Amino acid sequence: MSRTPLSPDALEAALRAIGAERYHILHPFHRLLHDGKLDRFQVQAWALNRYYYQASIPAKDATLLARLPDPGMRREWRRRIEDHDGDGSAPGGVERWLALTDGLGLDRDDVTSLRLMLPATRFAVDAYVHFVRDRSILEAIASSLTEMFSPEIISERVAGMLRHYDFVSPETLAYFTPRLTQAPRDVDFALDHVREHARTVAEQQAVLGALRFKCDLLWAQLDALHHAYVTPGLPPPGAFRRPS
Ligand SMILES: O=C(O)c1cc(C(=O)O)c2c(n1)C(=O)C(=O)c1cc(C(=O)O)[nH]c1-2
Repeated sequence: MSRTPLSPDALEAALRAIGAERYHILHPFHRLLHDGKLDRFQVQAWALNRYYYQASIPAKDATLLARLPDPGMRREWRRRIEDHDGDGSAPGGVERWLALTDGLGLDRDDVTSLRLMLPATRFAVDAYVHFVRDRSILEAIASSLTEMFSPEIISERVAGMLRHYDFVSPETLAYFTPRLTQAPRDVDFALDHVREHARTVAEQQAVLGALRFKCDLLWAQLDALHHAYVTPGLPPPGAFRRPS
């Protein structure tokens, strides 16, 4: 381990290199999803499982909000919760995700009850919420930085799915449109914070570790989907199954 801290620019470059190596845009399941290689049932399995990630994001943000020391930071982080939960006048991200699962023909209760979700989805998503609860504020903020890479995957996903799947419409995928502006805005704050506050070698190693951890938990969710619904195609007991 180097004993000299990185400059803010070098730290940012090291964070971006982690994304280039291990962000879930590279996962084989996403390649199949975006290239039109999955059938409707497999796309449903993806959307049903990812609902838990979407539904847990405001809980993880609320956990962090409670720990933030000053009003400016809390105001910034509070906006993320509104993005996902809505403000009562316009639907938030969780509601828009349910519009996506509706559009794919999933039953709402099957989705929101979580009873058909893969166990590995629960373990991975809960690990994120617990990480943000238990680690330093700096690590918690750094773990959100996968959003540096999400506009690229979202653009690729929306274009690919609209091109390849006749059961998907622009309305079904409307969840993703606001994310293209929300994610960069969230990243501006989180990246500035990390660049400014990760000063020592130990702090910099911690934020790099936090981003690797986050990439890993996104990857693990797709590993589980691939194992259950692509090859070998073995959904665990009780999980969402292809209608016979
Ligand atoms: O579509 C995607 O691949 C993707 C990835 C990520 C991410 O990188 O964590 C998020 C989202 N979408 C997303 O929609 C979202 O609201 C979100 C919040 C967060 C976070 O860590 O706080 N990541 C993501």
